[in-house]
Amino acid sequence: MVTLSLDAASVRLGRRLVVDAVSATLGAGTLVGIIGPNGAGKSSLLRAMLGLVPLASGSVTLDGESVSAMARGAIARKLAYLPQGQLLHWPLTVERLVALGRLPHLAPMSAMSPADIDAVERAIERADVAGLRGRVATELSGGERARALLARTLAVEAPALLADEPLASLDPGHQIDVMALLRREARAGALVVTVLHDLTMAARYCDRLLLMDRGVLVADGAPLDVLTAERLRRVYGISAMIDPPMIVPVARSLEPL
Ligand SMILES: Nc1ncnc2c1ncn2[C@@H]1O[C@H](COP(=O)(O)OP(=O)(O)OP(=O)(O)O)[C@@H](O)[C@H]1O
Repeated sequence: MVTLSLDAASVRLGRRLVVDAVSATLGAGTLVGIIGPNGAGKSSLLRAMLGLVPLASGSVTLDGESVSAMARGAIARKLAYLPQGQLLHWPLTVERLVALGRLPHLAPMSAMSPADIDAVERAIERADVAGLRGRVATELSGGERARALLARTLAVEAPALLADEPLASLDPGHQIDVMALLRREARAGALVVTVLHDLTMAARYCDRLLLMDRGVLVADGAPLDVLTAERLRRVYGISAMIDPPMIVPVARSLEPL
């Protein structure tokens, strides 16, 4: 069980303030979606939670401990991270790729224990990649690779899972599978934070949405409280059909932003 707290956390990349004084406390057992237009700062916010980018000001704490002061190994055991659109360079089998998820738990040069092997098997099962286990990961389709990488992230069995656009390149069936899986992880007690572009998926599965716009957290709450027609117009510049849980972008808003 973890609690991740951001207190006026800001990130500067080059000359730009890409995360601007964001405060939020994210608790175990919750599926949190981070939404917002391209360039809004979603990935940067996720990376700030992981301690992967230095903060310009403010703080991020994990169970009260500053993430920036924690050793990388300790963070990796508590916060499993699925980065956006990761490329694979080594021709590993899917099974070996998933097993890399156990690295944060292994002492240097040590072999996997039966418990590690069980964790890998559970991850393969949960991400529905058993049929791919013997395939070379560099030869997979984009969607197959995404599921194999999700399995690697699940194999960490961390109390928190942070996923950056896990639905990208998945077919509709696997999109539903992944959202249902993330929700099950949250119901089982994990904190799950995921960057999403699909507003219907966000509304349907998430317990809470953080809406980012130009680095600022402009709304934080239950999906249907966050996803109002007025906010979608102002933040995304769209008019949308809102028929819960369906949020369907219909047109570019004709009104000026
Ligand atoms: N290394 C960098 N130097 C300067 N600016 C950067 C750098 N990396 C990203 N940015 C800018 O930071 C802003 C936030 O980027 P970020 O990737 O967090 O957005 P995002 O909301 O995840 O976008 P997307 O939906 O397109 O993935 C963007 O305007 C981007 O151009």
